[in-house]
Amino acid sequence: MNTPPSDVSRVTCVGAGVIGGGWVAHFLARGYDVTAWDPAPDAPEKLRRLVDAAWPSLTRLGLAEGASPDRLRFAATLEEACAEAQFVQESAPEKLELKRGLLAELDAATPEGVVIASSTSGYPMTDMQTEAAHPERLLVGHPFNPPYLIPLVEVVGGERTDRSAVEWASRFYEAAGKSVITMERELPGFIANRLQEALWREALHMVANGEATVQEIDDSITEGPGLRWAFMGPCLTFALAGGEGGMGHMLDHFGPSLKSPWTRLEAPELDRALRDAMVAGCEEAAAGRSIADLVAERDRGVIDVLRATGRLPGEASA
Ligand SMILES: NC(=O)C1=CN([C@@H]2O[C@H](COP(=O)(O)OP(=O)(O)OC[C@H]3O[C@@H](n4cnc5c(N)ncnc54)[C@H](O)[C@@H]3O)[C@@H](O)[C@H]2O)C=CC1
Ligand SMILES: C[N+](C)(C)CC(=O)CC(=O)[O-]
Repeated sequence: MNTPPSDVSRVTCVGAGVIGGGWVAHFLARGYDVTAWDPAPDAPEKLRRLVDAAWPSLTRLGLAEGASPDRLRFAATLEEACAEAQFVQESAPEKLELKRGLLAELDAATPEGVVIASSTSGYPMTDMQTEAAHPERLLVGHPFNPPYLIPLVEVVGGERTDRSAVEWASRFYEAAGKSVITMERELPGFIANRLQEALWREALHMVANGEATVQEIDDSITEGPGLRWAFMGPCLTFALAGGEGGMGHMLDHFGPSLKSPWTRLEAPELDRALRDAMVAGCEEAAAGRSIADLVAERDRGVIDVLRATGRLPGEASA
């Protein structure tokens, strides 16, 4: 790749809607010069409004030196937007054929050696890079809404993507203040969306069958597991369900109920290999912290989240 990841100063964002606009706000707040392009006639005004609305939050979070909304330029054409880009983030509609054609256009308009990342929510890059002349620099950089507040970006290449481009993109996103998961294998929906979609499909089933209301579904998360998930993922959280016995005891105790018809998703066979992999994975994630350490960390975190969201009895939100 041409420019070392930490030396990038100019970013191009193509597609400036909900997510593309969020990317623009993020890169501006991190002190980059941002060139945007979007075919919608009202895109420049909508983008300015989005950036202006986000700026107070970004200021509260802390702006990079020299960060300014004034460093946003809206290009007249896609070609103009890409001509001097050091990195391109595509955020056009989630339509496979549109992305195929657009990524080929971006490839043709962007200097060789410059990485082009798609914000796609789930399409494998292998399926999108089919028409590009230089597919080796095309990859997925999947963000979470809004990209200027939610740090995660999932990075994964397609079959024709160079590993060096994936490594470059991961280092660039880290330099740009993102929290990066670099996936070793393509997986439709990547990691977090596969988990979100499992929950989302179950929610739709319950509403469709009159088993729960939208409010009950949302309350079940915000008043329950969601409090923990802000700082402890589902695996370590469930390891604590095993008490001092950790994930091993949790699986031994609750494993048989895994096959209970509590979900419309097919459960995997909880064989010895899977059990051992979960136990080992949780021990690695615990990174030397005991169950007692993790319980104390969880409890501190739940109290902080309750306080931050004004739900600690007797305390207003911060
Ligand atoms: N909305 C979300 O929560 C998230 C969306 N994404 C992904 O980001 C991408 C964009 O989604 P949204 O921002 O939600 O959609 P959106 O509909 O808000 O924005 C899409 C933008 O693309 C523009 N556009 C249409 N045709 C175009 C073309 N040929 N070239 C360039 N721009 C074009 C539209 O004018 C619009 O401004 C999708 O791939 C989506 O899966 C990823 C993570 C979260
Ligand atoms: C609803 N969605 C699939 C577009 C969501 C994402 O892709 C990530 C997010 O922001 O949750």
